[in-house]
Amino acid sequence: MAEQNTDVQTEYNQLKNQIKQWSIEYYQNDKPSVEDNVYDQNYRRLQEIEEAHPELITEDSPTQNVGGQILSGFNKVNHDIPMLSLGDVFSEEELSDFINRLNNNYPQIKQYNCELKIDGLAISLRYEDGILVQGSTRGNGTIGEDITTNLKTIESIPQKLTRPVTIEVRGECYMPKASFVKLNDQREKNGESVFANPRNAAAGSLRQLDSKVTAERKLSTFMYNVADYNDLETTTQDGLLEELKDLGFAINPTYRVIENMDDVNDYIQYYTQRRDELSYGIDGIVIKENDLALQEEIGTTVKVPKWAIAYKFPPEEVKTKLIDIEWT
Ligand SMILES: NC(=O)c1c(N)nc(OC2CCCC2)nc1O[C@@H]1CCC[C@@H]1O
Repeated sequence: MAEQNTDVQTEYNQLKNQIKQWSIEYYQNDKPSVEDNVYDQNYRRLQEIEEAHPELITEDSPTQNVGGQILSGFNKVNHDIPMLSLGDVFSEEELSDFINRLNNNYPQIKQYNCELKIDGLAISLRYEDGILVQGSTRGNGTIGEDITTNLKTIESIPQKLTRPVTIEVRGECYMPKASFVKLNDQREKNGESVFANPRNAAAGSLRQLDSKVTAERKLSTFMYNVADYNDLETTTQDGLLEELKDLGFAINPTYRVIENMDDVNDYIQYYTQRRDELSYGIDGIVIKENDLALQEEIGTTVKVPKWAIAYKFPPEEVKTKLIDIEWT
């Protein structure tokens, strides 16, 4: 047994250090050296070891703090209501296990809301009496970066809402594929390094200290959440999206309320086939219990909601340069 523990300890230390290095590349430099699926699989192995050997867990393990590091050049923003991440599953079998477990624990669940998982950077927008007063990155979930001036350059972000409400809205900032290809072409011509994918391009463009650079990058947004549900009239996730649209936000119209697993799988198949036709990058599907009060009852862990899950697509080859594909 001792021998085996030494092996596990060695693997644990190596995994921890490797994942910490990858996190710095991904969250601080926006230049990961490995694909997301490689990161995800090693992260899950680290979680497996920690589940089997909790005595090995150390404070500095990547599992003990939520993602992103904070860049020093920006003011900090405290997310009084934490910006959660999402648990991941990598197969339809794992997905139905998650849904079945949730249905067994909460038989009153009637509907789920399926949404495309936009592959961008999570942001939070604070409005007072309908006026945008602050915008920030998710950061590590409790502390983000103040990027208000950068976000004000993005057309899809309303500076003034249709109603004078005080509300904090959260969503994804992304770079459309067409903007990504143009940017990389331009950077290549200028002899600059190209971005590996639209997500890194969006992150690198948002976390600019010079908002004129952000303004040139043609970023966009899809909003999908609020910090405090009491700010809303609606009682459901799909109703929340419609309310955000009425307030003036860009929301992704592909969401679908479903009532059984077959329809979830149909939705997944439908968008797996059409992924390349979308004008923006997605890396999976988010399935959320649709009733907001029930979401509160089901609750969250420190890092993720227990009422939602992200089904992640298998990795596709990253297109950094496209010759002849027309997008709608
Ligand atoms: N990327 C997305 O399109 C997306 C989404 N459509 N919906 C959620 O709902 C989460 C947010 C907090 C509780 C559930 N999260 C998303 O992305 C998350 C945000 C932070 C990490 C993931 O990117």
